[in-house]
Amino acid sequence: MKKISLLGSTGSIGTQTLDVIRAHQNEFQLVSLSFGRNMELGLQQVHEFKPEVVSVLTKDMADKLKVELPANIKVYYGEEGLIEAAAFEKSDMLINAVMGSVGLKPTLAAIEAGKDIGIANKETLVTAGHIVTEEANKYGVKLIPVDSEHSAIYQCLHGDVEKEVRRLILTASGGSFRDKSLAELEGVTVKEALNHPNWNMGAKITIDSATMMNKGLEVIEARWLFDMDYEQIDVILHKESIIHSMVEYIDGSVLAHLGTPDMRVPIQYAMSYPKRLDLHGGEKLNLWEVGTLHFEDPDLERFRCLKLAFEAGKVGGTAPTVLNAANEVAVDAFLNGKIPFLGIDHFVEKALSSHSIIKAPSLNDIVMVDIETRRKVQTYLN
Ligand SMILES: NC(=O)C1=CN([C@@H]2O[C@H](COP(=O)(O)OP(=O)(O)OC[C@H]3O[C@@H](n4cnc5c(N)ncnc54)[C@H](OP(=O)(O)O)[C@@H]3O)[C@@H](O)[C@H]2O)C=CC1
Ligand SMILES: CC(=O)[C@@H](O)[C@H](O)COP(=O)(O)O
Ligand SMILES: [Mn+2]
Repeated sequence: MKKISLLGSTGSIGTQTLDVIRAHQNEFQLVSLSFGRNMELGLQQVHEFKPEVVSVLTKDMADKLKVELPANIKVYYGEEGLIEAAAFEKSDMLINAVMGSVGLKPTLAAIEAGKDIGIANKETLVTAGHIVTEEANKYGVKLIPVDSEHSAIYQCLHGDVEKEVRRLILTASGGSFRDKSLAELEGVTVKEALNHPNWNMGAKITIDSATMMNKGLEVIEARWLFDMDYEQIDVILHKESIIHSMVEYIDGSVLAHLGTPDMRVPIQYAMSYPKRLDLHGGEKLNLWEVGTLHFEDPDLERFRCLKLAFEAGKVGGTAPTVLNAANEVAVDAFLNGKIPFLGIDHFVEKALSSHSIIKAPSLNDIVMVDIETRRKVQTYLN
């Protein structure tokens, strides 16, 4: 029985992780969880799964929970709470499904406590990929991707990766505005942006998908997860989201992972690895019905966030930290009606161009740059 800690239990990945645990009660047991503000759902989850540790966003929420829950359930809050839930001594594996770079310190705490990590929280790898991967190597823990593209690559990689892999090809749906020109993006609404054609996901990643910053973050995520140079990572538009990504080998062979768009597949695989389990209620891929798959080169002037992410990744140091923090603030501002859709890449670019790069940043440098960037973008917004 694998004991699981889960950060972000009330979110899109979090709830699907619980679906997997519910469907495989002989394989997995939830021992700790954290959520943010969604008390109603969070409390329901605690009653159903009976974890020993629970963490919430604020002290007020924690105080309320302590009254409601039996005394044997430990309740924490804030960043310390995330760390307690992530590194809980009884767990074997952390599924990090929290949104944003707030996931960094809990991930490091779990690694130091010897837990394998199923990582959905890509912002952590973008902001501090060199530190997370170095720590995972040092403590001998597995960093298993949950992001669908990276799970696909993980499943297609074998042999002598350093010598035999030519490149990774990440597929991108193009998001909710994939068929619109740059000019047509003027005045698009939040509701339109949240209407992803293939995936039902949390709000932030759905907007990232529409700007294609999501693919940019995924390029940086792939660089760290698979230790590849940026020259070895390509992005291809594939509007059906049936091929989840590909690996090209030096003999020209291309291995791809295909399936219907269902995040329970990569979540479950990260948890059961190296075994595969039945996916209860999973839809079978019927290529005869799909008929045709489409592929296209992304236009980097149209998808400016993807270009900014490639550039920040190649510059390295604290550039990806700035890219990520500025994007988190700008997306939140768009979601709250404070800036237009096209303001997102504008503010990210502005933050990047005014930043003095720190070349090999420590954890402390990253935390400081993350805070400074958020503050700076807030002042632009004001
Ligand atoms: N959704 C998807 O299909 C995919 C998601 N990912 C990645 O997985 C991560 C999660 O995405 P998704 O599930 O869509 O996001 P959601 O917004 O649906 O869920 C986020 C979760 O994190 C919690 N949370 C948010 N902020 C904080 C905070 N400051 N402290 C503690 N908890 C917090 C939320 O709590 P609450 O709601 O209670 O406030 C919620 O449980 C992201 O990094 C995303 O990029 C990657 C691939 C696919
Ligand atoms: C499901 C998943 O992994 C998302 O990151 C998804 O890839 C978003 O789709 P696009 O970014 O390709 O639109
Ligand atoms: Mn993805």
